[in-house]
Amino acid sequence: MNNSVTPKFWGIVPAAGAGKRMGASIPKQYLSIRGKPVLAHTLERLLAVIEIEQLIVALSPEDEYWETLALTAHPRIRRVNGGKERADSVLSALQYLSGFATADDWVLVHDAARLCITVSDVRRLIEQMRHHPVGGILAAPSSDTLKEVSGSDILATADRSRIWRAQTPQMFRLHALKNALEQAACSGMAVTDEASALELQGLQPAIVEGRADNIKITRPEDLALAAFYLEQQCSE
Ligand SMILES: Nc1ccn([C@@H]2O[C@H](COP(=O)(O)OP(=O)(O)OP(=O)(O)O)[C@@H](O)[C@H]2O)c(=O)n1
Ligand SMILES: C[C@](O)(CO)[C@H](O)COP(=O)(O)O
Repeated sequence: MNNSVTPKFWGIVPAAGAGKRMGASIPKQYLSIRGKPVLAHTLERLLAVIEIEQLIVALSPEDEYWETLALTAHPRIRRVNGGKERADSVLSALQYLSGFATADDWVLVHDAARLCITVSDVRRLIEQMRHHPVGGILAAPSSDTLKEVSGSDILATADRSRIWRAQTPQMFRLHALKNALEQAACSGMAVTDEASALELQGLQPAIVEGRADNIKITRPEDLALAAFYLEQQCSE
């Protein structure tokens, strides 16, 4: 008898941030770009990845905008309360998933604020990582020369072939990721992405090159850039 179970793929979308750097009157994930809220763009793109069973969206307990989205009752979307930091929101979604998913299932964590993610990039990440012992992330190489500085003084020029910009999705096994984030929280280590938590365990996540247009909207100037990329992608 074969007892092995084929791992499933789940999505987690941290969307509980306040968007302080954006400085808008509403959280940035609800700002409208090309006639639709940022979060709606992101969820539609992830829903188009048929390998993903369900999307768990982590929202602020004070969220007043979620119910205005057209997708709230979608059968592949569930919501949970997020936490104070991004890592707390991801952990909350992982705790929910642990109630029914398998420890070895894969989880793809994707920022609500990265609305230009393409289905082909998510699929490539899945295909390249599904047999990897740790998992990995989409990342983009730097197109600039990178300086290490102290105040306004340049200390060194970094070897940019060794420095990549972390994107999302970040894809790891459910149990390993939950364990890594819980341990990072216990030891008071602030982690800004999932890979960092795995790295703290001495593990080596992989990178898969992602498209440069998978930007995270963070500051006001990113809104026009995201609108431009969405338009470009429509004509691809
Ligand atoms: N407590 C938090 C903080 C952030 N996020 C989510 O994590 C993603 C990436 O975070 P970031 O760009 O830093 O978003 P904000 O925290 O909203 O931005 P800021 O730091 O400017 O307030 C976003 O989709 C954001 O909604 C979250 O789910 N829970
Ligand atoms: C996960 C992430 O998007 C990778 O680039 C990022 O680290 C999240 O937020 P940040 O606080 O703006 O770094």
